[in-house]
Amino acid sequence: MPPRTMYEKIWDAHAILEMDDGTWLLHIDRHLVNEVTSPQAFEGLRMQDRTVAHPELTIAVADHNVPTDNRDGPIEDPASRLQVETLERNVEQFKVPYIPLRSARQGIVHVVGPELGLTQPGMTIVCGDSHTSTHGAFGALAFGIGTSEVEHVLATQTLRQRPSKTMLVRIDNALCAGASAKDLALHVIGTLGTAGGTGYVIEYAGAAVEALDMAGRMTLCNLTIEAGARAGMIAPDRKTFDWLHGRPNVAQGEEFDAAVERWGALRSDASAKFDKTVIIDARDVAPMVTWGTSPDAVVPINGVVPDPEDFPEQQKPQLHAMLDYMGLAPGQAIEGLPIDVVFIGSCTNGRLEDLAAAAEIVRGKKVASGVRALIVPGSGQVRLQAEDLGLDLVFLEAGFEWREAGCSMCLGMNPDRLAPGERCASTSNRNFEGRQGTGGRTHLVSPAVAAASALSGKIADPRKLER
Ligand SMILES: CC(C)[C@H](C(=O)O)[C@@H](O)C(=O)O
Ligand code: SF4
Repeated sequence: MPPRTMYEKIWDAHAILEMDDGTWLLHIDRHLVNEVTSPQAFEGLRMQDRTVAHPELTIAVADHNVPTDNRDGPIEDPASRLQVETLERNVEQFKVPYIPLRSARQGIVHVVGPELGLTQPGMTIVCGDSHTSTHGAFGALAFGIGTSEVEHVLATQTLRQRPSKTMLVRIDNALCAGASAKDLALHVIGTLGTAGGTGYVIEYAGAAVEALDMAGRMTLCNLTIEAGARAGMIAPDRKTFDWLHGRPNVAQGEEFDAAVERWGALRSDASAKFDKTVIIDARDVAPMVTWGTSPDAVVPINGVVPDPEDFPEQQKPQLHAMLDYMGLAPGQAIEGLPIDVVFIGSCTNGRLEDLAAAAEIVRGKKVASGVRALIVPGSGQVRLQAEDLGLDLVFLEAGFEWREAGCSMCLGMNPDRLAPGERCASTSNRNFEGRQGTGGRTHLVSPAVAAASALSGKIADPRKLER
């Protein structure tokens, strides 16, 4: 067998047959279902009188449309209520395992899947959601699919796919103090551009990636999609195995040892060929802040808003439009920009480690007056774990809101939204126009920068805060 990349190994283990048009039929090990992209898929099954082929490999949870402040009554917004109730009806009819809204396990599907041990090395994992790339942090091939594909997977547990090209992003050396996985991810996107990964599955490797904890690896893989790539993945290692050990749905005892043996063999062979290799020096990564309406419009926190006039002619109109929307001028400093809202959460940065990083900065301090600051745990489990550590009190005493789990202000599909013109330091992954509410202005940052900004009322560098 010629040397293979991890992607090729997982692909080979799941490829069932090649179709006439050069696509392949892939077996899918895990199908995650949310309320947004599944209604028509279930409807399609119903119309053709089909069933879900493997409910036991499927799990559903509502995350985008759920309110995160009050879960007592029915969901107030009629459109959101309909989405969630439709999912509940569908999972009941099609016998798909479901995590109910009021379960302590409910949360963003990309936080819940790994937590429950449903995400494991070597698996193919799909979900009707682009940030499915998150699960690649475990050495899985995980990617987002469209609604018609959701229907196909529900009906057959297979998916038609074209093989991707492979890209190795090797990140050498160590991140500096104050720079996190989020900053690294934004730096990678800034380097590749939002289309730089198109057609590729990215494997991240190198000393800086190995040094990341699992939460950081998930953050990095989560943002891969913002560089246009199909998926991001990281070879599983001791950290991965230890993280999975003892979780529900993960093999135990001798079976676990056998799984570890198999998982260890997934890493790319030393002489495997990638279609493209990009080398990044982790020492170049500072805390990063986006200034525009695309995740690659990003600069280090001590940088300035670029001048569209310095760019090629064809890019100028778009860059001017970005600055106009964001209410920024060329040459303006990013640090010190006044903000109205801080959002800490999402499938990018809503895990316990993210909340802990923010709490470390917030402890004993107060949110600046006039700033609305939200902490939204990525899952009910994260919320409970944080409460066990007393982090909820750290945030509440500082003046943050402490919420239930969900996508929340990552996107305006629930009551947590920006008002027009409001500026937000957000730990989420997209800064598109209107993403957090019509007319809202999003700056993507790490949990540490978001926390420091909440205290300062301005985009602030956590390294400069008084301790
Ligand atoms: C609503 C959903 C389909 C969408 C996605 O695919 O990513 C959302 O999660 C997002 O982050 O924009
Ligand atoms: S938290 Fe944001 S990025 Fe993640 S699934 Fe929800 S809406 Fe999409």
